Amino acid sequence: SSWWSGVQMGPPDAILGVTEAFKRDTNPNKINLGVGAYRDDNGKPYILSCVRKAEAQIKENNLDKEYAPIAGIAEFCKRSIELALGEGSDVLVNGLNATVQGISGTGSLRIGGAFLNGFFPGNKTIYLPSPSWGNHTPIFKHSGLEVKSYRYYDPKTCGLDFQGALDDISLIPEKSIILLHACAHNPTGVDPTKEQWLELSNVIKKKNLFVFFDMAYQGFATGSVDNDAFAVRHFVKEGHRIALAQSFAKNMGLYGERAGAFSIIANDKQEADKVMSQIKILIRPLYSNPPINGARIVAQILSDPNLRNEWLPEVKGMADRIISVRTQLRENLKKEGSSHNWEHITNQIGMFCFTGMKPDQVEKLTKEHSVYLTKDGRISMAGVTSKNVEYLAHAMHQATK
Ligand SMILES: Cc1[nH+]cc(COP(=O)(O)O)c(/C=N/[C@@H](CC(=O)O)C(=O)O)c1O
Repeated sequence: SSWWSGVQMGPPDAILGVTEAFKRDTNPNKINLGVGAYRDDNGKPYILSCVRKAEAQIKENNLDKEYAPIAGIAEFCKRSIELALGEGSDVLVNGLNATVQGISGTGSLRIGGAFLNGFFPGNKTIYLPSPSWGNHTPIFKHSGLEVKSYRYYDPKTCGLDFQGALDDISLIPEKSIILLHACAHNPTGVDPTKEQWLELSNVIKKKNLFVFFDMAYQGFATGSVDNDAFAVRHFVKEGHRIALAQSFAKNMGLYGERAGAFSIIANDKQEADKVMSQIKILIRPLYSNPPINGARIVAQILSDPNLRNEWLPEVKGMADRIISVRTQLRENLKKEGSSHNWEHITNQIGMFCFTGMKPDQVEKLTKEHSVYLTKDGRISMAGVTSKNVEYLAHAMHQATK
C-alpha cells in the first residue's frame, strides 16, 4: 500500500475555497463576495499607480537578488513600524521595537505565535474576538498556543456587544494574551468607537493582559492611515508593550507579494535587541529569510515623499469606493422592498459587511443567484460595484424575504 493511503481529503478553505467555487460557475451574472481582496468598480483587481511607479524606480536601481537579512529588508521594517506608530513615536526614538519582515499578515501573525509560545512568561492562551478572521485559530494553534474567545459581535444589532466584551475580558486570567483587530474587524466590519477603545485599554491594563494587535487594513477602513492606527497608538501611549502584525496586502494591493511585518515593543533597547535575536532564531528554520520584491515596493513608497503622497489618496479612494457601495446596497435593498433593517451595512466599516444572513439564506444566494460569500454571511464589499449592486440587492431580497 502507499505511504499516503491514510490521507483523507480535507475541506476547502472557508474563505479561499469560495473563490474556487466562483471560478467554476458559468453564470455571467455571478458575483464573488468571498475573499477580502479589493476590486475596482469594474470588478477588476487594482494595481495602485504608486506601486507601478515604485516598481519602475526599483528597476532603475538595478538591485541584486541576494538574500535579505533574516529579519528582512531594514528600510521596510523601519517604515512599516513608523507607519503604524507615527513618525514621532517615543518607541521609535528610544529603539524599543523589535521589527521583522513577515510573509504578509499571516506570516507575521505566525511568527508572533511562535515567539509567544517560546518566550511568553504568562498564560500561553490567546483570546480572540468572537467571531474573528477564520485563519487566526489555526495560526495560533499551529504555534502551540491555546485559543479561547471573548464576546465581540452582537447578532441582534449586527454591532458590537461592548458590555459582553468587557464582561468576558474582565474574566480572562491575568497575564493572558488578547488579540485585537486594530481596525476594520474581520468578518464583522464592527469597530469599537474611540471612547470604547479608551475603556478597553483601561480594562486590559487593569487585567494585566498582553495585547497582540492585528493591523491588516491600516488606511483601508476610514481612508486615513492615522485614524486607522488610533487604537494601536493609544494603547502604546498608555504604556501597553504590544505585539503587532501588519499587512500591506490590502492597503497597497500587494496581495501576492506577501509584504508584512511583526513587531514586539520591549521595555528598553537592550531588551528589544535580545527579543530581536530570538525572533531571528525562530525565523531561520521556518523560511530562513523573506521575499524581497514586495518589501522593496513598500519601502520605496513609504520612503519617497512623492510616492507616499500619491499612495495616501489612492488608499483613501479604495476606502471611499467601499463606503459608497455600502450606501448603494442599502438603498437598493430598500428599493427592492426589503422589510429588514439593513442599517448595519452602512454602520459597519472596512472590507467586510456581516450581513446577518443565515447559512440557508447564503446557500440560496449562491445556488439560485450565483452570489458567492462565506457561510457566515460575510460579504466582501470590494466585490460590489455600481454595475452589480442592483442584481445583488435583488438576490439578497429574494433570499431573505
Ligand atoms: C484580520 C486579518 N489579518 C490578517 C490577514 C492576512 O492577510 P495576508 O494576505 O496574509 O496579509 C487577513 C486577510 N484576510 C482576507 C484574505 C485571507 O483570508 O487570507 C480575508 O479575510 O478574506 C485578515 O483579514
